[in-house]
Amino acid sequence: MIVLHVHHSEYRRSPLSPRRAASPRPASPRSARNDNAAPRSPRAKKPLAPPRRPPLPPRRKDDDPSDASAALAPLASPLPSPTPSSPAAARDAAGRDGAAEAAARVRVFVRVRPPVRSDEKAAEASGGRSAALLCQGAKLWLLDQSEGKPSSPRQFVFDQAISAEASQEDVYRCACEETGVVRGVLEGINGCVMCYGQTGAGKTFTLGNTSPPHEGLVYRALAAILEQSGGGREVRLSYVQIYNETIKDLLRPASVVELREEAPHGVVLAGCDVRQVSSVAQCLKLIDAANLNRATAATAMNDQSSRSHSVLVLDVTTKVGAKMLRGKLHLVDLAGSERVKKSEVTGQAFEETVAINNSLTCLGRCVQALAAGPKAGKPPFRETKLTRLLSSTFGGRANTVLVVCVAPTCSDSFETLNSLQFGQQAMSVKVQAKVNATVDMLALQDERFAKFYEAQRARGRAEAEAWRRVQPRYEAQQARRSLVDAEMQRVAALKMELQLAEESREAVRAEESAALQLKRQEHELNVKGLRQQQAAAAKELIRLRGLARAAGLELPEQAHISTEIDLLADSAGARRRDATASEASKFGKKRLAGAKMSAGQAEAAAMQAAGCGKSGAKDEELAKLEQGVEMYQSAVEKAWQDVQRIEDERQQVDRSYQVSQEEVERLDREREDMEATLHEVASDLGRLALLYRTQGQAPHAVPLYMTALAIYEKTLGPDHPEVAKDLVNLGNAFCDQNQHDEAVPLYLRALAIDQAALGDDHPEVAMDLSNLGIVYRVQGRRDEAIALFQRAQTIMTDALGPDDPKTLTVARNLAATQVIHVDVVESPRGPPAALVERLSQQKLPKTEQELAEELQQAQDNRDAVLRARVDKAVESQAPKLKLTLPSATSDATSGAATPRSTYKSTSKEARDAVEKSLDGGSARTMLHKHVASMAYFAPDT
Ligand SMILES: Nc1ncnc2c1ncn2[C@@H]1O[C@H](COP(=O)(O)OP(=O)(O)OP(=O)(O)O)[C@@H](O)[C@H]1O
Repeated sequence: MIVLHVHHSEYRRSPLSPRRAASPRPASPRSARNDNAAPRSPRAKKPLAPPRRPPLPPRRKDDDPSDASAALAPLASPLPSPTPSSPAAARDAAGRDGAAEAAARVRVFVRVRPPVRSDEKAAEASGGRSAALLCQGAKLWLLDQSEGKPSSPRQFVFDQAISAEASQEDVYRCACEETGVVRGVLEGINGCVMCYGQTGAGKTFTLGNTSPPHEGLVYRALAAILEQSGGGREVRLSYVQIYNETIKDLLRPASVVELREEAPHGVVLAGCDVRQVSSVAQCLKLIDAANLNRATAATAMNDQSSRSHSVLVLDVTTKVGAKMLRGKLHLVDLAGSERVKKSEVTGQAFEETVAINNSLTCLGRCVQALAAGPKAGKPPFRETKLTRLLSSTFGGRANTVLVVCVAPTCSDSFETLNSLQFGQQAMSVKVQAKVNATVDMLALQDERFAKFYEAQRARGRAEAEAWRRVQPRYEAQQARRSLVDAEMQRVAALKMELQLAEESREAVRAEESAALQLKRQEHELNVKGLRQQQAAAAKELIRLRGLARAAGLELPEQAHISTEIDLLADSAGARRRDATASEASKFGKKRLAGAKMSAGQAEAAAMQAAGCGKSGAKDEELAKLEQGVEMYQSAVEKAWQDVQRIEDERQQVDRSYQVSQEEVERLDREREDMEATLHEVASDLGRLALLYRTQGQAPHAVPLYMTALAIYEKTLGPDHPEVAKDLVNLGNAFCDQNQHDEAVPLYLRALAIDQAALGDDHPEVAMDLSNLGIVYRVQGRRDEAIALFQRAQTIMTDALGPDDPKTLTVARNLAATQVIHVDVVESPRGPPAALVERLSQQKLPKTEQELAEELQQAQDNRDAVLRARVDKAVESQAPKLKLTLPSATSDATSGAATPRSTYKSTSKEARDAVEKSLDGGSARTMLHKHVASMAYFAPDT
């Protein structure tokens, strides 16, 4: 029952009172208030007779002597020592039950009420005698002195025996906190806290008192629940009384309240008012108002005795994610049991008392039946409203706590004994506390989505973090890759450029040689014509001189002309043998015609001079003849000049032919140089590809081999043995990936090339046959493979001898193919049988270290070659640039720097010139960069 205890001013509680308003209640009931002290009631100030020291409890055989001595200890003091209400003490006491068992049964606490004013009357009535109640941990001894002589003490063991000195907070801590009954409600487990005891034993005080600082269990439970309410928690309150077997709603008395079975909570109150609450103050207000509707009366034993059983229900719904936890806490203040005679009630009160006793008796029978187990039959829960309502808390799914309140008075020892026995029986009642949870599917979906989203976010963050760490490396690699791609493109462009240059060079060369040929022919014809003309002119001159001499005319001799003419005559005579009339050029004919004309004129003049001689005009004729000779002579000189000019032209043509020939040679050298660099690239690609293959990354090797193949085909032609080697390597890379179908045409082509280039019986051809045989064997073409191996073995034996390792390898392949049947490899990801086979042919597979060393060696060689070229270029440029290079001997003797380093130390002009001559953008540099980058990308060894 929850009432205001107005007879103790300290207990007065009025939430609306000015005192309360002035000093608000502390937020937590577990504040630092020292309420261990007994309440200071006016009567309490009066010194109470100390309880007499009870006699020693009888020592039973199974009693621990130390335990008994512990029980004796407090007896030394006039007042019983405060009962330690620590959980440790409770565990000690309940040791026989064990924690697990305690958790699965009704938890029972006994609270001894301190003496109050009304006890004095009772003490007087009983001649000052009082019952001795001694609490020690879980044990309680009752010494009944009601009959005037001390009876033997009776011992009871509960979860905790709470002495009169214990505070309300102590009671709450051990009955509600340590049992977890309140916490359980928040977790969806039903709970019940019930106060049982005779009238005036302190049930209402223990449960329903609200006066500070002695707030009872209801107040503290409300505070504990509502303090933790908030997001996702709802608390609803209902409050009823059972009076004369009628259930009355105290919040709305007009309601018709019924008891109804409702899963999973069992029997519930249906039809009563339910109020949603959010604060303790709100609850207290409701409870105060409801208590006005309660049935109370003053009896001889209690000024304000509860004449009904009150049940306060807190329905707590807690949302945890998608789960909806619903726990109900029943706070039950039972009406006090009493003897009719003792309470001196009559009339309606008598009926009330009978009804109360009836329901409590029924509750006792139910507890008895439950304690005895299934054999005792079904507990008679349905007989009274009280037992029906409590059926789900006793032996149901709830945590149940029973607080048995006893009065310390001797006159009440009979009731005290009854109450203790009831509590003792209740200790055996089992409970099965279970969580009442429902799942909100939509909320569950949301929750899962949220979890998934969180997980995704975490993953996303981890990925972003990982990306952040690898990004620089990735980007650097990308940059290098693009660099390599660019280099590759440049190589391709360079090849194209080279091809175009070659084509145009060929075209220019053909054109030039055709033009030169034409000029030469023309020139020869001209020369021929001129020589004929000269010869004819010389002959004519001789003839004319003869005529002149015959005519007695002396013509002056011109030495150089005659010499030249003689020479020309000789030459003409020499050439005449070869010359034909058809070869004479128009130019020659024209000149000859001119000369003839001059000769004709001269002849006419001579003839005329001869005729004139006869006639006597000798001088005149002679002058004419001389004039004719001069004319002829000038014609001869002119012809000579033409010969000279044409000779010059011929020499010029020869010189330009020479220049173009040099240009052709230079281009050839450059082409060879470029081809050499390309071969180095191809060779490096091959090494890198091999490195990839030995590391099991054959797919990376394929494009490298292909590039190398393209280089070899372009530079050496498609039928070169080097191309065949690369084809075999490419085929091997395909075999490493079990792509044998790809390898076959490559091996066949390599075989054809080697056969054409080296002959059918060359060991290289045998190796090609063997390779092909291995692939055929893997493809299941066993007979063809055997034939190939046999042929290869024959070639090897003839060429290298039967004991050569290569011959033996081929022989082993043949033998293995003849003996072992190899399944056709279907799966493209199957074991690299061909690779294993191929590697088994080698003496020992090269280690990565060896390959790396080889690669390093190749790079060093290439660097040395490049250095040598640079040095050569420096040396060739040095004279032009007026550089002083140390001689080889001085280098050797003085240990001076190499020409390359000397070049480095020369002036900037010289360096720039040399760099220019090396041409930073030239093909060689690009290829060098390319090779360097390829080497850089080679996997770490
Ligand atoms: N621990 C206590 N300390 C001080 N006073 C107490 C204590 N327990 C009970 N009392 C006082 O004893 C008197 C009777 O207590 P209470 O009304 O709580 O008894 P009850 O068992 O509820 O009786 P009823 O069954 O008749 O209602 C009250 O005046 C109450 O203030």
